Amino acid sequence: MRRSIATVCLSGTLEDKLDAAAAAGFDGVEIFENDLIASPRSPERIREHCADLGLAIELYQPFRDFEAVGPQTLARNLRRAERKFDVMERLGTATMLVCSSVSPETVDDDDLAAEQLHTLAERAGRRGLRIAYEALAWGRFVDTWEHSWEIVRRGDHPALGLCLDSFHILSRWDSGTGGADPARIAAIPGEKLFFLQLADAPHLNMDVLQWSRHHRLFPGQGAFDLTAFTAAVLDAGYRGPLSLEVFNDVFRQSAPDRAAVDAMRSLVALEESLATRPAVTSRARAALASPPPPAPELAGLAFTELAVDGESGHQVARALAALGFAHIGEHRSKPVQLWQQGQARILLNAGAERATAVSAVAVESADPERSAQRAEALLAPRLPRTTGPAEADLSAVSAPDGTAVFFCRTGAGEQGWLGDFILTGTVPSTPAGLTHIDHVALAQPFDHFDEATLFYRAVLGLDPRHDSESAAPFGLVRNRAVTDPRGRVRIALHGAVLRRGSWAPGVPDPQHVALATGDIFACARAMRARGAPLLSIPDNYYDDLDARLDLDPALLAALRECHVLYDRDEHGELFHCHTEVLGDRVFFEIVQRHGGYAGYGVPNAPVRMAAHRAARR
Ligand SMILES: O=C(O)c1ccc(O)c(O)c1
Ligand SMILES: [Mg+2]
Repeated sequence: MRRSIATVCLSGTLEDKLDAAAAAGFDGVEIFENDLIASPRSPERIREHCADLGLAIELYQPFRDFEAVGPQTLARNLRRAERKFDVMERLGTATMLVCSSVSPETVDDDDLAAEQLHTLAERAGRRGLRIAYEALAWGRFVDTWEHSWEIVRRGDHPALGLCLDSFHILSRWDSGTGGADPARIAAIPGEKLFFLQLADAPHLNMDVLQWSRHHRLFPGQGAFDLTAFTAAVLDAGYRGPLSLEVFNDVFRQSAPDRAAVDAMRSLVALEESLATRPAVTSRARAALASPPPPAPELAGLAFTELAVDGESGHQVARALAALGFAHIGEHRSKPVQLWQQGQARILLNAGAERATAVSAVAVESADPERSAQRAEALLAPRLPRTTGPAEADLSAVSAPDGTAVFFCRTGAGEQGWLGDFILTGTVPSTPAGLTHIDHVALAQPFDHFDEATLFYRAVLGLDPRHDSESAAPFGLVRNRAVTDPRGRVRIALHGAVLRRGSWAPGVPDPQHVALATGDIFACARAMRARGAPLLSIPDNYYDDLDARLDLDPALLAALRECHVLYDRDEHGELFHCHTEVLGDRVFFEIVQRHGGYAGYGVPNAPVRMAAHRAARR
């Protein structure tokens, strides 16, 4: 199916938006009226420019407050519409979106609305144009798709049809106020579905107009079931473009080329979920592009790479030694050290361009080449081999936060990327008890958080979960983890909710590597004896634990002695402690999970952040 994007999704002038949409591979655009009005180019020039870029102009929008009005207003509205039809002819676009009226002049009379829309469609039809009527969720009288369909049905004109917008429909389904279900959408005659607008959104308990105008997201970034919705529209027989219409304050400020790629990735992923959904009819499926290769199963994290400079390199190396890691290898041609304990492997790269904390994560894939092909099909930029820590046949792509994501073969061991290292030591037989990497925590710029979620979800096939916000010492922090179904690859994303205030300590958000153990107290004692820079946690924290959770006094004493933090939920318990921040922005966490605890100890994060701040002062 054709893929389209509304210009309102993107930042910049109309010209910036068109260029970005074309570069990301869209087939068409919805031109938002305000973008056209502000453009110095004539409609004819815009039409030419779109043709040069290979973009169809799928829709002109919005035309507001037309229907169910008195005769004088109707005359004025028809005149206004004819002038807009002129613009549409000059643009070479055939469909105009008319959204349900919010005007106080509108009356509650479906027959009048239908009759007036019939008149409008008659005028449009004479000029080869057509009208797509859309129910805004906050329309004055028409605020459901069923109501708009009833009016279109009564209006009964071949040039009059429906525009379905997933936001207006799903914002009502999901809040339980709409009586609609996908089967009823699938029953609309396909030829009456003139246009389909797609937007996702997070669940928010707020006024629907504000929700729509500020918080829409691209499909797969929010909480709506767009697959079920779109499947129903396809089952009805709709074969027009899949068009994104996302009003979002952050996207409107983001670089348009990057936002357009994010948008395209969301459509490719949505089409994939449709193509692989048994309920979608084979006729509808045939209209979809062939999906990317499926995400191979992931077996774990093969390694995490930290970029270090001279000074932080020594500091991190000393800390790793004190945590019980052994420096077991040197890269054959690059200034990269391999450290290992149990199955936890950390590379220290002193030659990386970016002196950030976590510069790369490597996932063990059942089929690394397929993982890489999938990543490319989902518009992930492929990294040249030379930028990576390993030279073996490793493919890597760049995540939106700049982290390199490597794909390694499960269990390839020495024949794989390890072959790039000259082994100079052996993994010690009595390490501090760390077994593997539990998770990697990556700081996200606040304006790329949703893009990053979609990236990890679509490219790696990870599921987003554990959404939360914490009131942290330096401002609100947003948390979301992405994990594979078996919990072997866990990436914890976190980031400030707003751009950081200028007062906040002048360090970037730290990132960290969390290491798993089966006995955190033995671990913490052994590490402290070896001089590990473990973080001190204030007594107040343990007094509060005691008050809240009534823990066994011996356990509480051990937590306090070892500076271990504690959390529990209905599934199990988490014990965790941390090193101080090493260099600019990296630290290690030691975690022990009990029972089915699958979270990240987020309630303790503000205490940990304050402790890090205290340790730096
Ligand atoms: O917020 C609005 O006004 C608006 C305009 C046009 C649309 O298609 C829409 O879904 C919302
Ligand atoms: Mg809309």
